[in-house]
Amino acid sequence: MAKVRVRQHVNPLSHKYRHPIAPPDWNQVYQDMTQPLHLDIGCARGKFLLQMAQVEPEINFLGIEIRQPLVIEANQERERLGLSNLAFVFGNMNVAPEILLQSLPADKLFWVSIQFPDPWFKQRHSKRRVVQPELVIALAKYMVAGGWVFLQSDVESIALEMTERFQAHPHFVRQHQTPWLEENIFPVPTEREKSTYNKGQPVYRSLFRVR
Ligand SMILES: C[S@@+](CC[C@H](N)C(=O)[O-])C[C@H]1O[C@@H](n2cnc3c(N)ncnc32)[C@H](O)[C@@H]1O
Repeated sequence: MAKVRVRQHVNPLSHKYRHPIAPPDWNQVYQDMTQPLHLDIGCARGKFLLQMAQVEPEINFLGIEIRQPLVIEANQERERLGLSNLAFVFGNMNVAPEILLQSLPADKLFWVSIQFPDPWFKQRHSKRRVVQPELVIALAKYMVAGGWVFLQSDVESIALEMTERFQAHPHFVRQHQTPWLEENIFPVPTEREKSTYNKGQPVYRSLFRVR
């Protein structure tokens, strides 16, 4: 399939993206709504989830991505592969995330991954970063006790900020004493993770359990 050319970044604070995510009818999306759910925030072309959905067919997967052409492409690939445990939805996870989260099959949200989010290095752009305190609060409300949050980045300051924001919430318990988790907990690396390793650069990871 021809690769869609898209902008590398979009500004999540721009007017165009200031709408809550429109949840689809989940009954039309997932074949088995009773399966536990893994939400991947900022899934880009969805390569990670397209593989995970095949490796773990007893889990439902949901990718959220703000760049719409990538979502269209990922959903075409999902259809081509006939995966009924996977969905990609366009939208900005920082606008009223509870609208999407409360629409999900109840008590099923076991995993949330946020992997290599856009760093938006400048301090004046820090509000564009995806892990905002409001998102952490919304996830705490809708995630299942015993669930997992997995974070990774190639930028240590961003990994630290994400980690501190989850750690500040009493629902999330960090699972390691070392500053960073050595290994990815999932059997599939993301595109960004692979390119970071190929460049010989470190990856900073954190893992939280939901209380
Ligand atoms: C650097 S890419 C990493 C993609 C993938 N997770 C990986 O590890 O290869 C970060 C992705 O997050 C998306 N993103 C950034 N802010 C977002 C937001 N507020 N809501 C949804 N997606 C967002 C970007 O468009 C981009 O595709």
